[in-house]
Amino acid sequence: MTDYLQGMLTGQPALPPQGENAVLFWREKGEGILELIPRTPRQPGSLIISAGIHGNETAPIEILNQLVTEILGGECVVAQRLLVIFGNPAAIRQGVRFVDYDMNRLFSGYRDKLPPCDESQRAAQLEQAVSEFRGQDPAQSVCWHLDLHTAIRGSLYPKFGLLPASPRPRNASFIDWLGRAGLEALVFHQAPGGTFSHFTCHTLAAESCTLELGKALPFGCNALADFDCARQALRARIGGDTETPATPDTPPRHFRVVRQLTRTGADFHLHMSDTTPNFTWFPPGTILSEEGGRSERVLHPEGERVLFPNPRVAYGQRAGLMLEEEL
Ligand SMILES: O=C(O)CCC(=O)N[C@@H](CCC(=O)O)C(=O)O
Ligand SMILES: [Zn+2]
Repeated sequence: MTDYLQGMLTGQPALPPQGENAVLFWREKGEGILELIPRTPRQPGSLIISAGIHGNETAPIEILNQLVTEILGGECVVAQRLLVIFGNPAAIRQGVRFVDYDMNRLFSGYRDKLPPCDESQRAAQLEQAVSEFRGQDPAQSVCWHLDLHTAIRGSLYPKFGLLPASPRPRNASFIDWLGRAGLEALVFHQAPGGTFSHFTCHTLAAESCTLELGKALPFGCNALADFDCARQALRARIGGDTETPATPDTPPRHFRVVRQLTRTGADFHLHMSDTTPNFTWFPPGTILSEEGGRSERVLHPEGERVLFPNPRVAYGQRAGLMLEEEL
């Protein structure tokens, strides 16, 4: 049984850098970057699945590793070209979100203004790997990128997805699949950002989503059964859309990002507690944050919901997103 993750954690690779079996060819394009190409693709297109862009978000890393084991053991069919990425091996080994800088802020040129660090080099390597992978699809047919994460705090909708701002219309079958994967809410960005999913959406014209599958916990502490629906949906997508979970009775709620709270300095104060769950609603006029004598208040007449509130981010970084519901 191949345990690719264990090989990465121990530095004793579980696989030769390239090889083949009766049904597929595999090639390691860099540490934690594994290309799996079926001998006879059952469907056109390319699929990129990443996890561990944040090294302490362990459940998605374990799920992706299980899928790799099943694929290499012949228990999971690969129907289309597949690229599996364990995003930040150094941070995964240390069990931290990042080593020097949050890598999910460093794609699409957002790293250019910062001093180089391991994460900026890794982001460049991942950009190159996904671009090559996409470029090698002879038909340039549909490409999906599913970037698997878990959130720092609890959420009123524990499983949700964030879709980058896109110049293309929403893709109904992609949105349908996200609901079948168990996501209870979808958040639509309105502005570009330095995330991996934004890069693949814009540069590769992929259907991309950052999937938040629960709460971030250390290795060994995840109740992997909580992730069964997402795991089953991923397995089905890899296998050519057979046995995809059913459409949920309640479709995911749709939210749009209306504004970002940004911490610019030391006296930033967020008017929320460390236990305020994601998607908490605030009525119009509520003071959300204060800094340098200026306050940010809820502006929308129907109120706003907060996502990823975090007063401890680096200066200049996102300290929260404010959402309104699309009704
Ligand atoms: O829980 C948190 O505060 C952060 C969870 C997380 O890592 N979320 C992603 C979202 C990326 C996106 O907006 O698509 C991130 O912050 O990078
Ligand atoms: Zn994350």
